[in-house]
Amino acid sequence: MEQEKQNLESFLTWAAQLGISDSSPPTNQPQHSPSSCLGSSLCVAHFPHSGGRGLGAVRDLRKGEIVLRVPKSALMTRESVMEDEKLCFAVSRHSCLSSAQVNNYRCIVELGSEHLFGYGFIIIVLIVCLLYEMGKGKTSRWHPYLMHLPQTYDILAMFGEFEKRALQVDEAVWVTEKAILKAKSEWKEALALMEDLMFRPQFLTLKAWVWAAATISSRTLHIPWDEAGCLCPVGDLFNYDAPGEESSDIEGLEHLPSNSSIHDSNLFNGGKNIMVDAEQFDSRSQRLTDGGFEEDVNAYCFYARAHYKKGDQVLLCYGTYTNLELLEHYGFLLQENPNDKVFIPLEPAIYFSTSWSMESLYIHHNGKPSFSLLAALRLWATPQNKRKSVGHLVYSGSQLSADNEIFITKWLSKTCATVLKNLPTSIDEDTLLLNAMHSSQDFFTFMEITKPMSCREEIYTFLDAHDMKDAHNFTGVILSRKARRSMDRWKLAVQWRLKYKKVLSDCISYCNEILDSFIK
Ligand SMILES: C[S@@+](CC[C@H](N)C(=O)[O-])C[C@H]1O[C@@H](n2cnc3c(N)ncnc32)[C@H](O)[C@@H]1O
Repeated sequence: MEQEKQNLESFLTWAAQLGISDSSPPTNQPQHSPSSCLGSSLCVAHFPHSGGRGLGAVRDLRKGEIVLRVPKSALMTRESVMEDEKLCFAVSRHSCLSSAQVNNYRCIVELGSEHLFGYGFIIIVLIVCLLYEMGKGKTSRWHPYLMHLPQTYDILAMFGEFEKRALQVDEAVWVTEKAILKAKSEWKEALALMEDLMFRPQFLTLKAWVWAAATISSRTLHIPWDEAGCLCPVGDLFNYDAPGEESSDIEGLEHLPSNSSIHDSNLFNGGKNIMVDAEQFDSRSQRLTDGGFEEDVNAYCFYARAHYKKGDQVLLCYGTYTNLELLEHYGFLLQENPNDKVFIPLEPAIYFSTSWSMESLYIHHNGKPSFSLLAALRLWATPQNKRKSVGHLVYSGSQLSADNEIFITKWLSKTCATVLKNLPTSIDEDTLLLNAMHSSQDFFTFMEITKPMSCREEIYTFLDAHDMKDAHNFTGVILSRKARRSMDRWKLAVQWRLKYKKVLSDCISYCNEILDSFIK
């Protein structure tokens, strides 16, 4: 504990020496032997229910005031790491190879997306840069920072077979499989480069790769000169806050055609795994920001996104994410996520009845169908020959007739009920299981509490996955590190599926209210 405190102190001193500062207004004069980069506005603190280690306010902070400044020279980017000649030379040799592969690939499938391909490669390079610096140990310029990176992550790519199955919902299982495959294929792609760089064996493993990829996924910030983003010492200690109602409510913006900028900017942020700042509305790009790199001061600047009282956790919005996306890129989810979405199976005829994109046809976190989903259903339930004449009503969000509304509401309710029925466990069972996970101090208690529960099969699969099935008496069983991590991820999976089910259940209640209103 004492050692940890000392490490943190030396990290904050190192950061101060690099010019990182939370003082406001910032002093242009470098301080003589500053002992910490924090203390004027922020401090490192522990917030067990919202992200663990994070940044707290040491005084009342006003919304919009600058709370942290990280000079460009302190950022860890591809550019700054590749000042190392050996690395730079090796990467340039391998990037030639990579672009040859891109060209071949494009000839075959006419992908026409050099940009995307290039993007994959630059992320791979940033991951290699991180592992390269890790391999340098104490001689790395960022050593004090690297020592403070988390040792493990819970992003989907780290889920094992058991935890993946525990998500239960096909969409989530598929996203997890994709994330695992992506990590494996990127690792294979990078192996030749890493071998060329003579990485020590422990940095060549898939485990090391997934750790580094998770670090990049969950901690990089957007910078204008490199799409791979940057690692930002101290700036990456802000935990996440979802964008508020004013920015997350895209109901009104859904009227935009599916190729409009709001969809692009959301996809852009989420798809690229970059912690993107949010809040101040940039009306031109419809993007939201509460911090960013500022050319005039040559530094990453962070602003308070709300008024904070002394002791409050100071949060940052990384972008707009559903719970599945948060799990995929950051390894956590929010109990109350205004941006969560649930997709239900829709007949192809529903997609074809409108020009709304598939991504816009979903159920909101509160159980209400999205504007586009309602509109698509209304049109789909209209005879083909009448659709053209009612198009303007549908696109303005109007109901078409009582019969049409009753039909689609019943359809929606039935579809949600069918999805819920086909899932292996119910809301009640998941709630009991989660409560047992939360309240058990040890594994024996967990096994005792869950004895009468119907989720025993799942518990036995967990035991099987960790070779514990024969341990009939769990007194004194201490879970291995691996089993404990698996349990943490299992908990995340159960939390996710429970949220998913609750949204469906809320949608059924919403439908019932609508149907009742027609009867009255
Ligand atoms: C940029 S880091 C923030 C600092 C991090 N807590 C640390 O100790 O280094 C992002 C990670 O913090 C955690 N995190 C951030 N916001 C969170 C939240 N609201 N709830 C739970 N975990 C959160 C997740 O593990 C995420 O991957």
